[in-house]
Order: sequence, then C-alpha cells, then structure tokens
Amino acid sequence: MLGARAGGVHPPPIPAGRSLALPMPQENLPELLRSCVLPGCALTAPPSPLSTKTELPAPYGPWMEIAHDLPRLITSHRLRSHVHQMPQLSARHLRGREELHLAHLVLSFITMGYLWQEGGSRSVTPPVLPQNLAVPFWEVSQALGLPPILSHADFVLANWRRKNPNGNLDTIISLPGAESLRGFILVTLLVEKAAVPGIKVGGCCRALWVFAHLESALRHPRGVLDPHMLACGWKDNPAMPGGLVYEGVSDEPLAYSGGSAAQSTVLHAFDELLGIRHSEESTAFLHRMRHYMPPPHRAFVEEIHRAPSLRQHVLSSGDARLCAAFNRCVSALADFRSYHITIVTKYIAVAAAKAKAGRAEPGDGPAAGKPPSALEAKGTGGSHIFSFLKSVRDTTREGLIRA
Ligand code: HEM
Repeated sequence: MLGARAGGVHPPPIPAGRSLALPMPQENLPELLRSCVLPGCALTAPPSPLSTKTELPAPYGPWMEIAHDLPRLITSHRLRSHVHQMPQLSARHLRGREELHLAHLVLSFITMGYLWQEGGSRSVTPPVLPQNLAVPFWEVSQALGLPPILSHADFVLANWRRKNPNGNLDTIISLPGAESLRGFILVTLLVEKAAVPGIKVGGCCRALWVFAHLESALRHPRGVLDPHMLACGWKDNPAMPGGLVYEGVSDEPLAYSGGSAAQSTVLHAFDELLGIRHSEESTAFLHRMRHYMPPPHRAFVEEIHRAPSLRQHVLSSGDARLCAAFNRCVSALADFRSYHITIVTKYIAVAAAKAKAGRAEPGDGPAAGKPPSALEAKGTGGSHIFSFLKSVRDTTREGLIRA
C-alpha cells in the first residue's frame, strides 16, 4: 500500500457533522495547483502517471500537432477538416506502455473533439470515425486493453505533467474551456492521490478534503466544462443511438460509454475493501465501468474482492476500537459521496441557470450556453443520475457495523 510521505503533516481532522463542515482551505485552487503542495496535507506529489512522456516520437508529429491545438481548432470548427488531412499512421512504432498510454490520450481527445466539434447533441452524421483516426486508435486500445474512447484513465491519469521540478502541474492535452477543465482534471487527480493511502481512515478524509477544492475549480470565471466533450459516449446516447462506426475496423457500429470518474479505481477499491454492497442496478453500472479501467487496475480491484472479508474479520474480532475505526472509514466514504452529490447538484444547477440566462462567455466550449443534457441523460441504465448517486451513498452507509 502506498503511503503519504513519511513524517508529513496530517490533514486537519474532519469535525463531527462532517460533510458540509469541511475544513475549507484558505488558499484558492489556482494557487494550490501552482504549488501542488496542499497545506495541512501530506501530499507533495501526484501519483505516478500512466506515462511520464509528454511527446510522442517524431513520426507521430501530425497527431501531437492537432492534439496541442485542439481548443483553437474546435472553437473555430476546423478540427474535422484537419483530421481528414491527417496521414494514416500505424501504431506499431510506439514503444512500451508509456508511449501507448500517451497515444491513447491524444487519439481519444482528438476523437471526442472530432465527434462533438459542433457541441450539443450534434455529433457527426453519419456517426463514422474516419479510418486514419479509427484504425490507429483501435490498435493502441487493443494493445493496452482499453476501450477506444476517452476514459477516466486518459482524461485524468494519463493527462498531467510537471511544468518544472518543483512539482507545478499542468494538463498535457486540453479542450475549449481550458482553465476550468484544467482545474477539474487536476483536482480529480489530487483526489485520486489523496485516496491512495486508502484503507486508513485518513486516506478517505484527505480525499474528501481535496475534493472540497473542486468547487473553486469549477467557479473559475472563464470556466465552462463541456459535458458533451467529456462525458458523452456512444452507448445509450440518443444522439448516437446505433453507436459509432470505426471505419476500417468494423462495418458494424460499436457502442462505448463516455468517461466518468465512476471508472476511477479508488472508489471501487474502497467499496471492495469495506465490503459495501450496492443495489443490483448500481452494481451492474459500476461493474461495467471497470472495463474502462487499465487491466492492472481492474485486476487489483478483483483481487481485493477475492481476499478474505475485512468486515467479517472486524466483526468476529469483537474489538470495539477496531469496529470504530472500520466505521470511520465507511462514514468517510459516505461523506465523500454526499459531498460529490452536492458538487454535481451545484454544477448542473449552475450550468442550467447559465444556459437559461444565455450567459455563455467567449472562449467557453462549443456547448456553452446549453444545458448539460449529457449529464442529465447519461449514466446509469436510464435511471436518473441523482437516484443512482444517492443510492450508492445510502448503501455505503448501510456498510456501517451496528453495535
Ligand atoms: C463537476 C464535477 C463533477 C460532476 C458533474 C460529476 C458527475 C458525476 C455523475 C453524473 C456521475 C454518475 C455516473 C455517470 O453518469 O457517469 C458521477 C459518478 C461518480 N463520480 Fe463524479 N462528477 C464530478 C466530479 C467528480 C470528482 C472530482 C470525483 C473524484 C474522483 C468524482 C467521482 C465520482 C465517482 C467515484 C462516481 C461513481 C459513483 C460513486 O462511486 O459514488 N466525481 N459523477
């Protein structure tokens, strides 16, 4: 188990009545991200990236050029024509997992931009990904055991770099609405990092504390996250009911879900470790999301599932202090989920209000000014996202050991 830096300062304790009484840091998020040292928290470095590379070898220059220029190409509606002119490159010159992960990141962002360049529910018609993009994206995905779509592993885990040796962080690839997106990606990354020491109650509290920064990340004045770019996949999506044809790969359309932090390994690992049992419907969705994790991450979660039950061990020990420690972990996880619901509620409410008032700002993403219908509609096999999120939070609470 990875731990926080030895001798580091512990995060402030979460007081009773926790979730909304978070010890909110005084610093603002941009400052935090600049220093990447969270005060009161032992974190001084993010987790190991899936790739420490930020550039692909020279033959892949055409991909990198487009990827680095995505915000401008999408905003000016020129991305599709640039993709059409891209040479078809084979993935076979990519060496090792790091280059493959970086290539997956680059190709998945280009794909999302290509499909949703016009924003809203207007995907390309007919929904076909051109061969020069589809074939290498497929090859890279096959080599990594990842689906050919932007997933949490690309969006967050592979998409950060240090600006300098002091640890200043930045994203590698961005989209329109860059400042807001950057905050969102890096906060999510830090939540992941904070959760790593995990099975100790401090791990989840720390994650909760870092999570509290998300609000300020999303409040950035230039900020509008474009949910279509990030969250929309081509499974259960009314804009692409049949899925997407990967030209040169398959004549039949293929369906994949969009990126979601539900694909993050950490919460799955906590659930398995603490023996949390979600409803059948929620479990089906969450287990489906495991197929969007890098295979070693998925194997890790399954390994915890197969291990002897921690809950059973605590129960049979009859040790009151052990039970109390276990319950603090479960409560911290439930609090994390409560806080997440607050954030999602605010985000959707704010985005909808902004859309209603028609207050999209120049430089916002192409879907700016439109309600986040992608978020409202997507997700959990048709049920509304909030009933899913609340159900998952409530079943977490049911994991408490009652005296
Ligand atoms: C504006 C910010 C955010 C929004 C709008 C948002 C939205 C959502 C939505 C709609 C879902 C439902 C599943 C789906 O449809 O994909 C979800 C699930 C989830 N999100 Fe977020 N999310 C945000 C930030 C975060 C962050 C920073 C994390 C931290 C890692 C996170 C972690 C999760 C997890 C773990 C789930 C799965 C449900 C669970 O295990 O409780 N989210 N989110």
